[in-house]
Amino acid sequence: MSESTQQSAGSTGAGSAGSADRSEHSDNGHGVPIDLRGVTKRYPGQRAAAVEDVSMHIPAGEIVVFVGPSGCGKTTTMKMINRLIEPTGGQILLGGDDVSRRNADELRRGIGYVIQAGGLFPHLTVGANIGLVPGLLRWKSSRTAERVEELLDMVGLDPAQYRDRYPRELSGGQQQRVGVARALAADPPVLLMDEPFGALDPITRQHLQDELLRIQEELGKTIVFVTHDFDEAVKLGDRIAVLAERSRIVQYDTPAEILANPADESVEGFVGAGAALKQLTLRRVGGVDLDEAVTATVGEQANEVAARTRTADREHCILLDERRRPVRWMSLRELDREQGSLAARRRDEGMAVVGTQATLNDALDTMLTSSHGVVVVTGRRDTYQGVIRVETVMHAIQELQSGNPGGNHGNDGGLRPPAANGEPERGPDDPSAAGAGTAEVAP
Ligand SMILES: Nc1ncnc2c1ncn2[C@@H]1O[C@H](COP(=O)(O)OP(=O)(O)OP(=O)(O)O)[C@@H](O)[C@H]1O
Repeated sequence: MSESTQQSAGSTGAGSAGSADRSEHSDNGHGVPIDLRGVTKRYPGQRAAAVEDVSMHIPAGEIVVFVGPSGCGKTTTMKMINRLIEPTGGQILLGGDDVSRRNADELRRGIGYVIQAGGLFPHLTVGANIGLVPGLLRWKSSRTAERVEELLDMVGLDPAQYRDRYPRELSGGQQQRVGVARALAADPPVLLMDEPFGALDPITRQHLQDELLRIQEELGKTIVFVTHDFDEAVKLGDRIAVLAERSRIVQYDTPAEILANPADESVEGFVGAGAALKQLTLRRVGGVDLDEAVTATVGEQANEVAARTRTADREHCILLDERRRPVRWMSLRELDREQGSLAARRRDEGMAVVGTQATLNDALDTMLTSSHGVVVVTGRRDTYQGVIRVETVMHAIQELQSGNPGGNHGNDGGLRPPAANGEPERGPDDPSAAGAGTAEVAP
């Protein structure tokens, strides 16, 4: 099989009916639309269909999340897209092409597939796992090696450190990152993700969700994502399909619309009692006005930084490394003790940090689990962007409760006047509020 064959997977351009948008972009790995037309699956020996007469358009470049009760047919519906399960009726088009007319192996090599726990081959190294599909596509080994590096970087794992490890030598979150890298290896236009983060702890899960959104911003794949977790659906989905028995579509809409106008009681059940609070999940950290904190860079004169911190009427500053990545909070007391220039220090692994893709809900969770009323916000390549204080989140909650969600604006009212409302770094939101000395304690 040639590389060009793979590149055309799911993409063969000019498709017929219903394939209008973006199918022509698939050569560069951008998403293609997926259309389900009256799709049915009846397992042998089962009286009821597992999936019955499902029709749905999944736009190119969007994340569509399937949620619904256990056994309703989410996985079956997803697996019919890459023909891991063959439909017994109906038609599935990928970029306008009927998948049933494609060679199934070739089709699957053009569709990234991520499952719970990564699904990595235990006897292959990380590099070999990621290079698997490029290998099958007969890429030159130098090109595959470059791609492995690039992808490890993209999912936040240092290639030199991780390439030659075996899956068992990785944490669950790292394995899942490798699973995502492997799915992206041949730059497929479509990714299918079946509860990929289901087995991870909440913090790791949040980080991987953020990574996925960041990667998606760059790559614009068409992603079908199955989850049991409605918050995850709201966070990740451009659209959510709420499914019932036999994959009947109860509602298929944007998260905001589903939260605001659930179609029926079953959707209300999914949305749950805290619908207003869940709207915090709709607001991204990158979409609110971040607060400022005093920052210092390794190598700066400690006394200058201390003076700057006092001028700003703060008690702490954030130490950044030479690439502007946050290292740790430093108190005035620590700054005063430091002689000369600020030395490089070990990163405080316990520091509360979220990415710009995180939601206000994530920021609140991070504050609650770290007991700090302020979280540091990082952007691309983990560089410092600003901070979010508990007041910002509280204000957003008040807005939601008063029925005025305010979108991505109006969230700084009463919060940002510099220190006018009482030195936000010294209150309960102080990162070292438990005692002035705690910032000095290694994690
Ligand atoms: N190989 C199979 N043979 C017979 N029935 C099956 C098979 N696989 C799934 N089913 C049935 O089809 C229905 C849909 O299963 P499916 O795994 O698609 O649901 P799901 O919504 O993904 O469930 P969950 O959320 O629990 O993973 C279920 O009733 C299941 O028991």
